[in-house]
Amino acid sequence: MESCSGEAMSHNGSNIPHTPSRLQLDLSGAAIQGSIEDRNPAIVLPNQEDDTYHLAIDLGGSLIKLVYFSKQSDVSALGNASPCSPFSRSDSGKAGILSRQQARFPTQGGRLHFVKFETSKLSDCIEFIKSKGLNCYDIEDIANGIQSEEGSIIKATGGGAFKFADMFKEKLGVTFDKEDEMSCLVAGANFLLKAIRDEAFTHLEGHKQFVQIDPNDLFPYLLVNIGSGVSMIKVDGDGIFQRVSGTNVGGGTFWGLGRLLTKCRNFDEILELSQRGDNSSVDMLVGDIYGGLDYTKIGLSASTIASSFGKVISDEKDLSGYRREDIALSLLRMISYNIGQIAYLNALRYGLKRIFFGGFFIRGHAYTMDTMSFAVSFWSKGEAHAMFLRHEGFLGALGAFVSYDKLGLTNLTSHQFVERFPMGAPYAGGKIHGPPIRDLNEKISWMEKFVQNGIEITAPVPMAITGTTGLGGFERPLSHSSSLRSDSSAALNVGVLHLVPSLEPFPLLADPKGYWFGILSDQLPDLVQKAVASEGGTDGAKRRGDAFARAFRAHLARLREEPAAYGKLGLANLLELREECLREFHFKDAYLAIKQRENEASLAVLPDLLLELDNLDQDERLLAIIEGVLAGNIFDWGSRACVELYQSGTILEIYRMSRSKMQRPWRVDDFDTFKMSWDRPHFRALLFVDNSGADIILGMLPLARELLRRGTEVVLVPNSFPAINDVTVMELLNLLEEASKFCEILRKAVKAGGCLDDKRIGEQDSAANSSEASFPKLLVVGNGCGSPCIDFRQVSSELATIARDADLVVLEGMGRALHTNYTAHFKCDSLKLAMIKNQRLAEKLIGGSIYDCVCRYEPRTQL
Ligand SMILES: Nc1ncnc2c1ncn2[C@@H]1O[C@H](COP(=O)(O)OP(=O)(O)OP(=O)(O)O)[C@@H](O)[C@H]1O
Ligand SMILES: CC(C)(CO)[C@@H](O)C(=O)NCCC(=O)O
Ligand SMILES: [Mn+2]
Repeated sequence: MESCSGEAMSHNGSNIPHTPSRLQLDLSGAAIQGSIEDRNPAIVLPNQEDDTYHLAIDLGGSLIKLVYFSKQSDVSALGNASPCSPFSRSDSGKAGILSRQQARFPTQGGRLHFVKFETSKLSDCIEFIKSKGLNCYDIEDIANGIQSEEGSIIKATGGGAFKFADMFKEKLGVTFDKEDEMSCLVAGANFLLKAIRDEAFTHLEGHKQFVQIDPNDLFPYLLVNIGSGVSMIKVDGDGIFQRVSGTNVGGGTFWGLGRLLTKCRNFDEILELSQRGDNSSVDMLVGDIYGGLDYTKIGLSASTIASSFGKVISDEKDLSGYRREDIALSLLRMISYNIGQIAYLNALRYGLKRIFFGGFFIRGHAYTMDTMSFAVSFWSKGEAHAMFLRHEGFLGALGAFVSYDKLGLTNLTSHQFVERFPMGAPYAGGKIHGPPIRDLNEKISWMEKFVQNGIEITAPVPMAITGTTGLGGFERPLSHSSSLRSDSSAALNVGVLHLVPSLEPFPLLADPKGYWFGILSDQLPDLVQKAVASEGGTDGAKRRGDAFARAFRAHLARLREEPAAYGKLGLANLLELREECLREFHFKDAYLAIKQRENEASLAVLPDLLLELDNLDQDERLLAIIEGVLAGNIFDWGSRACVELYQSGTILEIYRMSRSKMQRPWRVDDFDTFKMSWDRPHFRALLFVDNSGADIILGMLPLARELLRRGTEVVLVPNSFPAINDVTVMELLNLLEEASKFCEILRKAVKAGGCLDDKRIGEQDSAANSSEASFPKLLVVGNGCGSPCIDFRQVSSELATIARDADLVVLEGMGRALHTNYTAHFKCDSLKLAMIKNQRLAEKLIGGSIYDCVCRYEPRTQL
């Protein structure tokens, strides 16, 4: 096999031991399937064992919940738009067949999907499982191209694991491996609270706030699962719990009684109805009993509900005499308040301060959560806290899922999960599947339909009511607000969890907080145009471009309405969301052509630039190099002003103009301090590079070369995946190959680093030249991201490993050094270099103006 990725190669080149992981792939006996000439031939891993943990199911009294795992990235990214059978080579996730791209990562990653069905529509659920092939996974058979006749063994919990066992055996050939419902609820909650960022939140008076849970300080807590019925579980640790109470007045009661009384046909309809309700026409208030007065002696105001539905007894009316809206609201309040109160009593009974509410009764509904929070807070006098979970209804299914022993999921931590919100999420992310239109599989190919028919996505309305829902549910919610989210957007609240075991926190980050949140600039039309062109401008590409634009706009609209809809989203995540969205619509690299053009132009002048630099004395040279980095950083397709500038001249003209304006002092200018530190050469420098073209070639490569010349080992850290015009690992390796042809320092260093085949870097110098053995290495290590910013909470494990011995970090460019990380401190020396190409940011961050430069040096933070 030809040498593979930059990551893998640099990793070998520097002999870094690989971070141990429980999710190792067995690569022995790996073989390419199909033609070796294929661009991405599939690789069969015959010795990869136990791929059997991909589906777990919770069959409740009202709803069936599925959690399933897929390993193949582009298939699930499409929400399985691929019409082919799950066993074809292109959908290799379940077969242990990996594309070369994936085989690079020595650990297994994949995605967790969440889907639910009404238990009364069991047949839809069965069809779904069948259509995805989730019932057949026998590894041997699949490797041999046979779909297993014998079904698999699937983890199942909930009452239906007993009730429907025979039916699943008969219809799908699967056998249930039953897991206890309560222990699954607990395992699911513990998993979410430990591994998923921004999972838990409080909801008081319409205000949602995420709660940072310290995984080491999680227990004890009370888990209240509100399904059809309600279970209350005291949780003291992993697997240590006791069901201390329960109530049969639960979600089933609300929905059952609600249906009878309001004639609503689906659950969300009754929630929506309640938004317009006024409970005082149904409920008997203290004021009704006390002639409009408060009962102050026991602390009850006249508007407090004395008796739910109590007013009905004194009216002569029958059901038709009441507004359905009022009944819906009164009922919702009655059930929610009651559960909140019982939960509080049990928390009190065991001295528990934290109560987590789960189960699909909650449905992320603001009024429900406010009412329960109020009950807890009112009765405990603020001592106990009600918290809710984003994956509310999936606790049991997740618990069953993590109970697959081989999975080792329980040991994962939050930085190993990246939550994405693909546009397929409305189908994959928790939406109820109604009766199939024609066949269910077609319905699930949501993406295809979306692309072909251009189905409109309406911007969803937020569910959280801004302001207040009144005294914790004693009063009616603001009636003017039609603020129940549409089902599809509610589903967007639960994304697809990408499991990336190879992600770790960047070890040099001294303060992991302090992230700067920003708004995505609207460059959509231009981006779409480029993306379409990058795919040949065909009709298909145009349709996809259109669909992408609509999809991304829907995401933005959702976030504008409720910035915390997807958990706390930093700018890095937001920009990555855009790139992910592009990839989801199969735009591999929208800026490829632009990047290639700029690379060629810049490579052509690199020899002259290096000569010019070499003729300067050492002091002048360092300044010229830093100037070059700042000047090169003007090439940024993420900046509107720069894109306009590009219309006015060639790349080199702009670069020269930019250089000539490099008047010191720069707006932030620590150059002199940096220069002083230059006396003592660093051992290893990490250079987080930004854009392709002049930026990397005329800016960062000369800096790398200067460091190498002084004996410093240099690790160039580009993106692992494309983002705007940022340079990627593969591109950078190609650039180094070219640059090595005329620069001896780079060639020797590249050779010492072993990132490129010797053949690729020319053989003017024979390998016998022994001085190269001790030459400082130049390595390329992907950062694990595909965003123009960098979120140091999650970088590739290769980077994390190599970073441990680094003593200099250089962050280059607006995204990495300013938008994110401007205030981040490091355990080693750090240099942040950027040209500001945005007036607003310039004013806000450094009190300057557009095209100002930042050279911020900070010696290591002493901890
Ligand atoms: N689309 C829906 N259809 C039916 N019920 C819904 C829907 N959305 C939310 N619910 C509410 O969620 C409840 C079911 O929640 P959940 O799925 O957590 O429980 P379950 O597992 O089915 O029940 P149990 O655990 O008691 O067996 C319903 O009783 C209803 O109140
Ligand atoms: C029976 C279960 C556990 C099924 O999920 C649930 O519906 C429940 O907890 N019901 C409440 C039963 C009670 O404790 O009164
Ligand atoms: Mn349940």
